[in-house]
Amino acid sequence: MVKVIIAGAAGRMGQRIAHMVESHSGLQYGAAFEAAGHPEIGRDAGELALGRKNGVIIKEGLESVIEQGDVIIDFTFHQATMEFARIAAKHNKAMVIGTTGLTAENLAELKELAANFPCVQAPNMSVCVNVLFQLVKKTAAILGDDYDIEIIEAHHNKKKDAPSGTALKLGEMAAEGVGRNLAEVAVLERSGIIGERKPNEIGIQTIRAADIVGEHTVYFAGPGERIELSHRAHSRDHFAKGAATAAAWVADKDNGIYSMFDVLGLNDL
Ligand SMILES: NC(=O)C1=CN([C@@H]2O[C@H](COP(=O)(O)OP(=O)(O)OC[C@H]3O[C@@H](n4cnc5c(N)ncnc54)[C@H](O)[C@@H]3O)[C@@H](O)[C@H]2O)C=CC1
Ligand SMILES: O=C(O)C1=N[C@H](C(=O)O)C[C@H](O)C1
Repeated sequence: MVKVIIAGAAGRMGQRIAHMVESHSGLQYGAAFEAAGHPEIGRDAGELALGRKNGVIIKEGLESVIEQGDVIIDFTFHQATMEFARIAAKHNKAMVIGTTGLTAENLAELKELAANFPCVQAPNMSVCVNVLFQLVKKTAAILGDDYDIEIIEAHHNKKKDAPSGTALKLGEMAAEGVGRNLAEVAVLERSGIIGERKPNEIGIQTIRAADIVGEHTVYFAGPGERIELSHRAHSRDHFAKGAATAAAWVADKDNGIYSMFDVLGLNDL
C-alpha cells in the first residue's frame, strides 16, 4: 500500500484528492498538512473532506509529516511547491505536482532536484486533457502554417495564475506541431492599435468568472472555416483521480521528472 501525504489538504483540489486517494485500492491517506496559520490545522482531514473522521489530523508544514508517507501530492502554490520539492529531494520522497504557475526558473530547479526523487509534474492530470494535448499537436502539424492558432481558457474567480498551465501546455503542443517556439510567438494580451495579427502568433486569452471549473478551446482558423478543439471540466474529480493514479504509478519509479503522458501511456499517440 502506498501512503500519500496531501499538501494543501484543505484546498479545493486537496479535498477532492482525499476522496480519490481513499477510493484507490493501492493508496492509503497517510498524512495531511497546510500552510502556517491555516484555520483547518488540527482538524481531522477526513471530517473536512470526506464527511467522516479518518484519524488523519491536518498538520502545519511538510517537515512535520514527511516520514508518514511515501508520495507527496501537491496542488498548492508555486513557491510552496518549490519548498516541498527541496524537502522531497533531501528525504528521497516521491512527488506528484499539479500546481501551476511554476516559472521557467522553478522548472529548471525542479529538474535538478528530481535527480534525487521520482516526480510526476503536469499542469493537468485529466485523461481527456492529456489526449487533447496530443490531438492539438497532431492537428497543428497536419494544418501547418496556413491556419491561425488561438487558445481561450476560462476558470473560476479564485484562480491565482494566468494563463492557466493547461493553456500554456496547449500552446506548447501546438507550437511543437508547427515547429515554432512558444516563448517566441505567444501573445498573451491584445489592446489598443496593435496592428495586424502576425501569421506565426499563437494567442492565449483568459476569462475568470464565478465557479467555472476549467474550460479550454484551441482554434485552428483558416480562410472560410475553422476547427475548435475543446475540453470542459464538469468537476475537479478527473484532475484528482489523475493525481491519485500518478501517485500509485510514481511510487516505485527511478528518480527523475515524468509527465502524465508517461503515467497514461500517451507518449506515442
Ligand atoms: N494539474 C492539474 O490537474 C490541476 C492543477 N490545479 C492547480 O492546483 C493549484 C491549487 O488549486 P486549488 O486547489 O484550486 O487552490 P486552493 O487555493 O483551493 O488550494 C491550495 C491550498 O494550498 C494551501 N497552501 C498554500 N501554500 C501552502 C504551504 N506553504 N504549505 C501547505 N499548504 C499550502 C492553501 O492553504 C490551500 O488550502 C493551482 O496551482 C491550480 O492551478 C488545479 C486543478 C487541476
Ligand atoms: O486552477 C484551476 O482550477 C485549474 N488549474 C489548472 C491549470 O492552470 O491549467 C488545471 C485546471 O484547468 C484547473
